[in-house]
Amino acid sequence: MRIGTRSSPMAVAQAEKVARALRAQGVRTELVKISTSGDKWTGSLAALGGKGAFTRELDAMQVEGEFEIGVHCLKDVPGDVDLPAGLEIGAYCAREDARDAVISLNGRDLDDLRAGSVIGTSSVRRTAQLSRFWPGLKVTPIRGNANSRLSKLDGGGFDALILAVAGLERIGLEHRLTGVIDPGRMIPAVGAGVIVLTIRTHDAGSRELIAGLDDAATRAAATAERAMLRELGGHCHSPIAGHASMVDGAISLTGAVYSLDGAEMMTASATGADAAPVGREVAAALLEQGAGKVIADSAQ
Ligand SMILES: NCc1[nH]cc(CCC(=O)O)c1CC(=O)O
Repeated sequence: MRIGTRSSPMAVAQAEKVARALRAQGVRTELVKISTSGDKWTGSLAALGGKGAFTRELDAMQVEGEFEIGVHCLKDVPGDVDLPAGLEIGAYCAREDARDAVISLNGRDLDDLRAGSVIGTSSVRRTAQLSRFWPGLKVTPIRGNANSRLSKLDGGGFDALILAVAGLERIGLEHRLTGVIDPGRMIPAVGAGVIVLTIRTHDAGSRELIAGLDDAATRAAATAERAMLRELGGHCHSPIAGHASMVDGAISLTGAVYSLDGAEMMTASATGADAAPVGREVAAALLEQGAGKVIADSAQ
């Protein structure tokens, strides 16, 4: 089985984890590492064509038959662009920690950082949430993979970074974490902490081999979150958050939409037996509160 992955340390670490799980089932594996233009690009994501830039090239190579299994962070698989014809998500791996982490130089948590501290993040969601709930902090854009962002933090110019807890754990740098952010205030990104495996639609053999890596609760939560995102019509520059979990066998989702400066916020929650309808219900409630205009404004 050839496993296709981006070549950043985090991507390779998660692909190796998938490879180990498959080898434990007696499957022979080989990693195919690909540098996408998204990895090499140092400008803004929007200029590159949005989040899809990270996955599009990998997808094209998989369709061409360069590898059997693609490994992706679900968070980086855009909600507004479906997978290309011929590919599908064959497994949702059990969700890791979906929360955001703070990595500060002085060891403090977000609430304890002094006013004016410079926080590095380029995520529109994290920027809106920080501006709204920690207005004393100064948010500054930072690009590059997690390892290079940590080097930039150590090099000065920033007091702290916000990164995903799951991502830090994957690259073995969880000791850098100085706080885990309350997910009630910083609602995680849609798909956070979830790794998905893509397969070619007609590749029944691969589908069967990875079936054991699929986690039903994660699939349901991710389906609800992404149904919400799709219904909101969010683009890559909309500050949107969404997090679902299974509670007593039902799927429970909270979603939020923010203006870029965090001044406006809409939130809604729903619970139900079927994932996609729960996602659509939350989206409808957000749109009812005016989320459509806020999302459209954030595109400018
Ligand atoms: N945007 C990049 C990205 N995509 C997935 C993760 C982390 C792991 C995950 O949530 O699955 C990260 C890094 C980060 O946001 O800090």
